[in-house]
Amino acid sequence: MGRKFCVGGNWKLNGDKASITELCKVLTTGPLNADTENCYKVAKGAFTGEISPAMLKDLNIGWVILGHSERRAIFGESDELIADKIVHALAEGLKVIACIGETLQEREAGQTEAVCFRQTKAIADKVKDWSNVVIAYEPVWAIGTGKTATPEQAQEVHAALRKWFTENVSADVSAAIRIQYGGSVTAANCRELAAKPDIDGFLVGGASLKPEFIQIVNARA
Ligand SMILES: O=C(CO)COP(=O)(O)O
Repeated sequence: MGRKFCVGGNWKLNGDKASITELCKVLTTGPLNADTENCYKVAKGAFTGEISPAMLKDLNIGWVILGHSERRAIFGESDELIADKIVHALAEGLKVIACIGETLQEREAGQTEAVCFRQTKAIADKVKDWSNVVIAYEPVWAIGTGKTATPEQAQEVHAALRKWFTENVSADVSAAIRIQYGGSVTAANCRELAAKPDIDGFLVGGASLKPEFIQIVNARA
């Protein structure tokens, strides 16, 4: 398949010095699969997107999560603002995890693909070089709820997104772009999800604050 498995931990607004120090100890002990690209958002007390790329670079942080549904829903970030932030972060040399995903209401109304395509198109209208972009498909109904998408549900959307990239961007980008799944990923369900051909990694919230994050990083090992 040729796409390097990629797992991110999104600590959101959680953790304190003691718990993060302990977690870092566990994570650095590993073992972590060397074939997995692995990033986490480390700034305690920071909401995704509230820090400038220049500040991140100053701290040697190479990745930023943009377009998270919490930013969209709680802070009212529009598709256009998110696309602008992505363009700026890429121009500053950061790698971007760009989040998309439908709400429960949208899924039940049969709008899953339309919503995901609209959110992706807003990004594609402004981004020309996709080599430093990872897409995270995070159905809002699965985030922090314990209701993980089934491997089939996730694969279906990931495959549709890849087809969208083929038709709207290029076959090369479609084949190369990593699409992570996010939403109640745990050590218990990660292997089944990781076995799907279009699931190229995970974006993990709650479980990234626990030692089981190691098993998630190693889901394809
Ligand atoms: O929002 C998420 C990652 O960005 C997912 O959160 P949970 O893994 O806690 O459901």
